[in-house]
Amino acid sequence: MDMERIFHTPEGVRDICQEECRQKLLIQKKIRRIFHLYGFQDIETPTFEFFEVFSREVGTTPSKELYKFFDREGNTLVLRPDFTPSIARCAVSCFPLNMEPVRLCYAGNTFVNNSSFQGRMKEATQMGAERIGDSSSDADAEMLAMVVNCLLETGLRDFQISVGEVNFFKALLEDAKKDDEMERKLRELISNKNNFGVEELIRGQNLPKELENAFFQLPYLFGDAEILKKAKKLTSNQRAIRAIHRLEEIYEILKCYGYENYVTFDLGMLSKYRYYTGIIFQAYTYGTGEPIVKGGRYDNLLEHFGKAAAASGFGISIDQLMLALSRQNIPVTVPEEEEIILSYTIENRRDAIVQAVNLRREGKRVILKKLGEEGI
Ligand SMILES: N[C@@H](Cc1c[nH]c[nH+]1)C(=O)O
Repeated sequence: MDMERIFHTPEGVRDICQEECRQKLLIQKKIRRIFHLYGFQDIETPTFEFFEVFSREVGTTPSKELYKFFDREGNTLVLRPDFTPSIARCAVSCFPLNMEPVRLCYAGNTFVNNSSFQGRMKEATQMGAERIGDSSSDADAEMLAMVVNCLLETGLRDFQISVGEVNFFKALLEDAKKDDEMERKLRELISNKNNFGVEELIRGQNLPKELENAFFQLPYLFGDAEILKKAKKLTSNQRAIRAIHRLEEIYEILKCYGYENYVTFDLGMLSKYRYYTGIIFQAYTYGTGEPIVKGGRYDNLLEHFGKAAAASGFGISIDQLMLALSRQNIPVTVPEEEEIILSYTIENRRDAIVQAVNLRREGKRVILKKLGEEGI
């Protein structure tokens, strides 16, 4: 046995204690309150599920990054890498989904077996909200407004949500009539912001001039709302234009919330999750290179679990958010709770315990201390 191991946690997981733990819980409490203010109800799903819930067709984390294990019956189980498929599965089995939209929110940990050299944690805390049965742009806009509201509530001020629409890229691809391999390559190049690579790949494809140019421009199509006008001029593809209109509409609705300045657009934004079918977004701030929020619309995912329903949602990475707050010196002030220390000896033990019981009943925090036994 390697005794050294008893003192450590494995790579990619860690302890959270003392002030950090109190602050983390306070942040979660604030966010949960905002979720509730928008009418979302809490839901809990299991930490592990059948492998099928996260299989390739679902379009979530790749299989090699899943923590897999077996139960006694020989089923393959997986520690959830992503809440969204679990919530989709649960929504289908627990809610009627044919009436009013269902608004669900959750908090918990996700587990991704990524390679450790990236320095990323393998266990991460997420709080998220999923809105099921609503395909409107009003729903998209309200989800974005909620993100802004949640982040402001934690004390963060300097952040941006970058919003894309997967149909823009998909429409161009459709026009190009290229195979999955080309899509895979392009996605990789665009995600890595390898603009020369994109140009090189596209040049070899003999595409019509308009389409070729649209692909060339794709990695540069990010910025404020002006970028949408520019994007619209690049293509005559109706699906691509509808995607832009959708973003314009969302932007108009966000103005009603007064939150439009927190939003920018990025039509080259792609996600490694393939379940997205409409807007996708990521929120960024100083102090962490990773997004603090990720989300989007996934109208085909629920069908995979047995009932078709439109849906959109997001997850806030609590760990990244905490890191950003701390690096930006934004105080997370946990209210001090008064603590009453009651010392006793064998002689007055009964009185002390009765007093502690009564004080706790009144909601006071009491530390009982037997004198002469402080040390271990
Ligand atoms: N589950 C996604 C975020 C999301 C929630 N709903 C839709 N998207 C993620 O972890 O990136």
